[in-house]
Amino acid sequence: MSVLVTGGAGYIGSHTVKRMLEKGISVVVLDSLVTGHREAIPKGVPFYQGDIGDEGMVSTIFTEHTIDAVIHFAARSQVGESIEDPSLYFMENTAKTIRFLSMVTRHGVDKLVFSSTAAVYGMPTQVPIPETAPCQPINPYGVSKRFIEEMLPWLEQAYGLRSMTLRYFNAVGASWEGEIGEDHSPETHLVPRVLKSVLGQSDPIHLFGTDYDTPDGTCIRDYVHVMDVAEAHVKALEKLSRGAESQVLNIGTGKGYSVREVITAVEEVTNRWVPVVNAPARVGDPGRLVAGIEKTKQAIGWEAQYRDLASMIRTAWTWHQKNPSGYQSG
Ligand SMILES: NC(=O)c1ccc[n+]([C@@H]2O[C@H](COP(=O)([O-])OP(=O)(O)OC[C@H]3O[C@@H](n4cnc5c(N)ncnc54)[C@H](O)[C@@H]3O)[C@@H](O)[C@H]2O)c1
Ligand SMILES: O=c1ccn([C@@H]2O[C@H](COP(=O)(O)OP(=O)(O)O[C@H]3O[C@H](CO)[C@H](O)[C@H](O)[C@H]3O)[C@@H](O)[C@H]2O)c(=O)[nH]1
Repeated sequence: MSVLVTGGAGYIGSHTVKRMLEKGISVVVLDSLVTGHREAIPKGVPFYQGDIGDEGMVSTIFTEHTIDAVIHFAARSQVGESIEDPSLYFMENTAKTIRFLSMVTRHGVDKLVFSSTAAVYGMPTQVPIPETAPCQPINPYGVSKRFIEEMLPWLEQAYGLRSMTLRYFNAVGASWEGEIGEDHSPETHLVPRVLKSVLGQSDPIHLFGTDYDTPDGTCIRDYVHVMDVAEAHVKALEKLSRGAESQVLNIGTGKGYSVREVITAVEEVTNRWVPVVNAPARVGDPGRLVAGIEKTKQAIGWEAQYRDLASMIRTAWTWHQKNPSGYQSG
């Protein structure tokens, strides 16, 4: 099987490429490198630096390779940025994906794994959140992904494109060997930010919100290891290849940790103190996001192997220590 991976040079994409190569799956990567890194993809993997909206580039790929399936990671994914510049998100995540998927179906591909997000749920009324929960995104990023989710059943009906939509919760960690990891600039995600502050590379951590209705007053999230997220893609692809029907699935551990618990876990793992400043809650940050995971287990036989927060953080710590300036370190 040969799979076109868009956004394969990004954080989750590169870990998924690694896992696919380990499983003997052929991969072709398309990435503009707007937030990704060429170094995250092993030499020898066909790599096209270009935009998912570039019809010429996509046609070239389909001419030069036989593509059986597509995994579509390429997107912008910062909630705050999406509020400041919604047009960027509707263009990059929605408009370009519409154009890209029209090329995919034109070339006869019938299997897609699509990167969605827990942000499609908005403020959940039920936690853990089942996939059947109402989708009422509260930021343009969530809306930009939800639109594609709603489009996919129509593409299946008209063009036979079966899909697995994976709604990831909070991906964390790095590959066990520490050769690839998370490197965003600016970094907005909690775990890498805390690790960077431990390394003295950033200011004290701002703890966004301390009076949520949670046991310690800080937000609870479902942190899932990036290699587990990668494995979910392999399992989803295998199911589609065996003729499985389309699904929308949560990708999380089913267990939540608060921001304070994350900070304590980082202190344990690094054996260093984390400087913290209490700050107002971020606009539109839900108090609790934890995945309901039963459907995913049944549909693709996946559940997270990493369940303990400190073990997940340890892998990220290995990466950050080896690569204090990210991919530029090497
Ligand atoms: N990181 C998380 O916790 C998380 C949670 C939920 C959903 N997601 C989704 O998972 C996917 C991957 O996220 P990530 O954290 O790896 O982000 P990332 O920014 O590290 O990776 C995105 C990749 O897509 C590429 N890209 C962006 N726009 C492109 C375009 N128009 N054409 C070609 N390439 C383009 C970037 O260069 C980058 O390599 C995204 O779709 C994101 O919305 C991530
Ligand atoms: O410096 C920081 C950074 C984050 N946080 C808190 O830490 C938690 C996690 O924040 P992240 O920014 O790491 O992640 P989010 O939960 O905001 O966002 C993630 O989950 C979303 C789904 O809800 C989207 O999919 C998004 O792409 C993905 O990064 C939140 O409670 C946030 O308020 C802080 O207190 N200080």
